[in-house]
Amino acid sequence: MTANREKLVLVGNGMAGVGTIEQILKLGGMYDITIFGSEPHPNYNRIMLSYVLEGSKTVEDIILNDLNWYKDNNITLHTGTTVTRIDEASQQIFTDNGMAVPYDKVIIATGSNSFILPIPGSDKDGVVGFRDIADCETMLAAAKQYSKAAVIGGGLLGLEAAKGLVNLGMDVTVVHLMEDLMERQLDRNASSMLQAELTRQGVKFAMGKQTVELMGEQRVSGLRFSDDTELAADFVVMAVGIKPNVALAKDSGITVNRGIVVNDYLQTSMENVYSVGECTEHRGLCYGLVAPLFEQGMILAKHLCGVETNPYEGSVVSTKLKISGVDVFSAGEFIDSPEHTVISAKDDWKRTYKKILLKNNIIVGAVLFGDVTESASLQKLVKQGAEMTDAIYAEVMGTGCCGDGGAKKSMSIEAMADEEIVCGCNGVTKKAIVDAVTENGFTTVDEIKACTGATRSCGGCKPVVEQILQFVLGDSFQQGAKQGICSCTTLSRDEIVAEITTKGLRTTKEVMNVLDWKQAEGCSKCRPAVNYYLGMIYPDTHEDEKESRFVNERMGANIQKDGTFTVVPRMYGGVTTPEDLMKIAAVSLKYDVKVVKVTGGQRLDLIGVKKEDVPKVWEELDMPSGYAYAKSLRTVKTCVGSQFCRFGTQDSMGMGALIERKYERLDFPAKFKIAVNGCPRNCAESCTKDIGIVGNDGGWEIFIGGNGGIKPRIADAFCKVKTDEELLEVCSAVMQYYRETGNYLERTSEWVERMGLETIQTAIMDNEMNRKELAARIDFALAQVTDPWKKMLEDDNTRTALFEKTTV
Ligand SMILES: Cc1cc2nc3c(=O)[nH]c(=O)nc-3n(C[C@H](O)[C@H](O)[C@H](O)COP(=O)(O)OP(=O)(O)OC[C@H]3O[C@@H](n4cnc5c(N)ncnc54)[C@H](O)[C@@H]3O)c2cc1C
Ligand SMILES: NC(=O)c1ccc[n+]([C@@H]2O[C@H](COP(=O)([O-])OP(=O)(O)OC[C@H]3O[C@@H](n4cnc5c(N)ncnc54)[C@H](O)[C@@H]3O)[C@@H](O)[C@H]2O)c1
Ligand code: SF4
Ligand code: FES
Repeated sequence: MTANREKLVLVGNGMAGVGTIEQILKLGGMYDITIFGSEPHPNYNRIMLSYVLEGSKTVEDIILNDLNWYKDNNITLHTGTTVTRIDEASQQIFTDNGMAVPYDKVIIATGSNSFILPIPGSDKDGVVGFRDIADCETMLAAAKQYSKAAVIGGGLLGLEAAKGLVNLGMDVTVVHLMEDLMERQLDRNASSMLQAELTRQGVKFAMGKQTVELMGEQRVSGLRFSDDTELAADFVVMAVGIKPNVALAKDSGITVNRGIVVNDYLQTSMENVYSVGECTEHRGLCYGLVAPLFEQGMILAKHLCGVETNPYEGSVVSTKLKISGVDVFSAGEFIDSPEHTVISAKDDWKRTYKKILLKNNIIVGAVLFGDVTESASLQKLVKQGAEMTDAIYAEVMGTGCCGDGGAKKSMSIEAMADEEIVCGCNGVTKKAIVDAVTENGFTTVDEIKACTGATRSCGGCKPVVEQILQFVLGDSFQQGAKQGICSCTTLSRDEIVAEITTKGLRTTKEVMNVLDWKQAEGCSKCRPAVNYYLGMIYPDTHEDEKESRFVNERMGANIQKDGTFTVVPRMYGGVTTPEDLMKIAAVSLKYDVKVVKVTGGQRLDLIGVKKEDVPKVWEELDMPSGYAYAKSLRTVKTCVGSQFCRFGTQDSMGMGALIERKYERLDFPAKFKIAVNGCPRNCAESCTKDIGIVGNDGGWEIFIGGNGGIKPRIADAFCKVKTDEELLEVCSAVMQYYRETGNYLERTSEWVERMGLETIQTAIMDNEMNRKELAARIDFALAQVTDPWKKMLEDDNTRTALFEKTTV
């Protein structure tokens, strides 16, 4: 503690409170700061819990300030400690574990609690809210053990929770009181488009249903509705809104209404005690989104640091749903009435919808579905209460302006106050971004993201961050700064593919030569990539350039750290025979294989084969290569399925083997894994595969873009099909579309994120002709592939050159 400094106590270690402290530190506030938080964690980004649930982030990833941050800023932190009372007379706070801490100033930022419906059974096991890391962990664990979830509430939280649980493999029904989803943010058109999209993604809905009871013994087993119908569920998430956490204020005698009542400088009824965040009620309103909380925090920080500030006059809120492939945006007013002038455009083919509401020609609200590129502009215009003009109309309705849209955007950035928050999720102001650019010489959004945090959560602010970059850098700003596939070229993947096709280029040398490569021979990054693109474009004539391949692909086996190799024979669908096992055993003994390992993909790895023995091992095994080294189909993992399993409704082993035989050996941009399951119990773990297939309702459900590696991603529900033929056609089309549009080395998990699930669905599911053409193209490419080991064993020269002479 530093003598003479005032003692500032923050109660609540969440985003609003710590955001305020960060501002105080930036303003050089001279306080001894102590923070209390009931949760056992340092300050984290609550909004990213939706990503933790869906599996794209870990708890570690969402920590905003780790323990070192508190130390570095001389802040005393008490986690797992709840403040129970503020005593005005003695100017002390008291905690649940018996501490008494003196204060000069207190900030209450206790946030909200999940609202749990007061109905019989809501205290049963298996009923949770979705508010904090503990809830998220409960949900992740439940998804492993239970299969049928109900999410009560079709608001932002409920829908994000439902999609997360679907991604985790649960059968999820959203139970909503009203007839329209997100009725507090969307009008009927946008709502119904949203419901249709989420249905496509695997979420089920029970609309207009009021839950009156949660049934079951100790654990919940189902819901009963007011119309006497029932829904079975062994896990229930309540997402029916939040309740400001006013317990501490109330018990301390501070005026509370729905929230803790404050004036325009965030002062409560008790002297020296302030309140920010969701627990706060300002001019009769409590907010449930982060942007207003940061705005409040900024004003309170200035007030506490003696810096002149405008009063807080309330916030205009905007929302964006954080579900990949579902773009929805809403700001300000959204339901039209006779007093509004309505501008709207609905496109049922592209599945987009745009509505802007004017009152006396002032823009007072907007709703977007499908295409949210104008969300940042509209958010700003609603906030500013801007008047609609021809130029703004052309800009936001995309009707082709006079060509000076960029200039207009610059003007609106210039007009923006320095302290205006650009990134609501992370409380980043325009000034912070401008400073990051001018002080550090940054030129890309990614650099700004790393430095300031802007764009790192929902991504809704990216267009404004780009506009600020453009505004500061002027002519030197290059939108989406053009980057080549490596330092040898400035051409992107798409440009190279287009040039190869239009100019009829046939070899990597020719590509590099004609397209002015900086290094004539290319590098280890571009050579294999160009070789792949050529093979993809000319499957029948391209001569694979072995020298452009990575070492494992050249050798047809995986090199290990001791210089020996791993050999993986193909076992279609993970099924083998006693005869093959005997062969594997005999070869392993003969060639002194160090370890025989069962892989995660249900294959046998023969680890530790000497280089010179590799061809002999293949020869004696006389089994096809499992391609464990290649950028192609690795394994098709299967469950037992209907041949033997009593739950199985589909023959997963048969289908898995068929798929593996059909698609083996073909080159892909990156390795490719598939799983086939006989029923939704999903024993072969479809959710982490490039294509996951699940037998369901007498047909098949297809998931794409899953990954279990360094950057895990749960696969997205892609479509349902009825027959085996349809299944193969869709799989063919997805694989070929990925082959044709994927960047070399880009896994489908990244490809789906980059392309957007909806784009892929539209290209394949909504366009039958395209789907059939893609399937025909992959069949043509498959007809060209041969077994490289057979070839190698018959070719003495290559065999000697690779396994007897060269060093790798
Ligand atoms: C899953 C999820 C997704 C969300 N997504 C978005 C989004 O995309 N965009 C958006 O704008 N908003 C989103 N929100 C809302 C946003 O997270 C909240 O508005 C914001 O976190 C509120 O911040 P806060 O600091 O006021 O409260 P909180 O984050 O709730 O922090 C309050 C903290 O105080 C602690 N506390 C309470 N009482 C005491 C006490 N007496 N003593 C000590 N500690 C105490 C609590 O344990 C808690 O840790 C989301 C919320 C959730 C749950
Ligand atoms: N992307 C985002 O911005 C985001 C994401 C998650 C959470 N949040 C915030 O977290 C908070 C909590 O979210 P929320 O969705 O729970 O709150 P909410 O108040 O926005 O939505 C609750 C929904 O539950 C419905 N509902 C109420 N009672 C019901 C009942 N008995 N049965 C069925 N449905 C019922 C309501 O009609 C409403 O649509 C909100 O402040 C929200 O803004 C924001
Ligand atoms: S996924 Fe279904 S069919 Fe396959 S093994 Fe598991 S329970 Fe049986
Ligand atoms: S507004 Fe969500 S990341 Fe910036």
